[in-house]
Amino acid sequence: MSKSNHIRFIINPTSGPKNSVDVAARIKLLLDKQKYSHDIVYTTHAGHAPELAREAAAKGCAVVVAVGGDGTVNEVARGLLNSDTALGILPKGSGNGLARHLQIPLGLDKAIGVLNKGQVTSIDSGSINGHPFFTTAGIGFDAYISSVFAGNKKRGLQTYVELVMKEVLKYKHLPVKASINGNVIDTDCFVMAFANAAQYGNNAYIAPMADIRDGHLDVCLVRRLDLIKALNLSYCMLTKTLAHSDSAEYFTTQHVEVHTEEPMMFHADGDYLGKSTAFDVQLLPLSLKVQVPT
Ligand SMILES: Nc1ncnc2c1ncn2[C@@H]1O[C@H](COP(=O)(O)OP(=O)(O)OP(=O)(O)O)[C@@H](O)[C@H]1O
Repeated sequence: MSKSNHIRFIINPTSGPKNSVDVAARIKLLLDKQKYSHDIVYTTHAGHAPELAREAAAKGCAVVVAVGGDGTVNEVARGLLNSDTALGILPKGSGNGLARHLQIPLGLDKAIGVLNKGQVTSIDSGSINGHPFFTTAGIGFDAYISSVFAGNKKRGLQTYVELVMKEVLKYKHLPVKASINGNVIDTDCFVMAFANAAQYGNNAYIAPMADIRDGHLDVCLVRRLDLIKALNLSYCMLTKTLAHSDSAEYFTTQHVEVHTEEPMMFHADGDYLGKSTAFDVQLLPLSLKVQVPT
């Protein structure tokens, strides 16, 4: 079979809940062998997947499938940026933001069915200080939560929600200077989220209007938070509605620069990346091919 019909599956053995499903066996059983040849490789460490994805793209693989959560999807997608090889997703994480945004089924067998249909589209990606992201990046509270969550042994939605509720009213806003579309905004910042996809994952919508193919980032700025605003924002995120302008402001743009006095935390696709006082956030239009449902 020619390379252009080849799929590489990259499995992160550490991602998602431990259950008894043998992913490799389901792939071997359900993947359309008339259409595709395939190989299955496993990551051995964090940062391994981009290497495995790049290697497959260089060999002319048609599709490289990330089997894992948004962290694994980010790593595989990074390795495929601006190549002819499409990303596929078999979601196995707790949030699955990109899979949900693209309406890829969360069930393994159905998601393999999407690969068998083979519909490919192109999506935008973003970068924050040179780190690619595909769903969201952010500075402030969401990055702080990513940093605490990363060190937490317990995973999953319940742990995440408990953490947000425990920390949300304790976290302090910081002053920032942001340049968006030629306007300089000097403001307090509780969180500034840069959304390529509409949601963080788990159907928590930070930017309900975000379209992943429109050549724009949706920026959501929360200047300060109190209990009432926190409740309003949570309600809006869970019901996929825009928050009142007292709670959050939204902008669309291709480029944002942010400068801060104190170092602020930042994340890309939920992975905590550290602290900085300067942020350069860019949108790269239609830079990634992805397999999606028909
Ligand atoms: N073999 C490995 N051993 C340890 N870490 C790995 C390995 N392979 C990948 N990783 C790292 O695991 C991180 C988390 O993976 P991923 O997000 O897919 O799973 P998850 O944390 O269970 O899902 P979610 O983020 O949805 O809760 C990735 O960012 C990646 O860097």
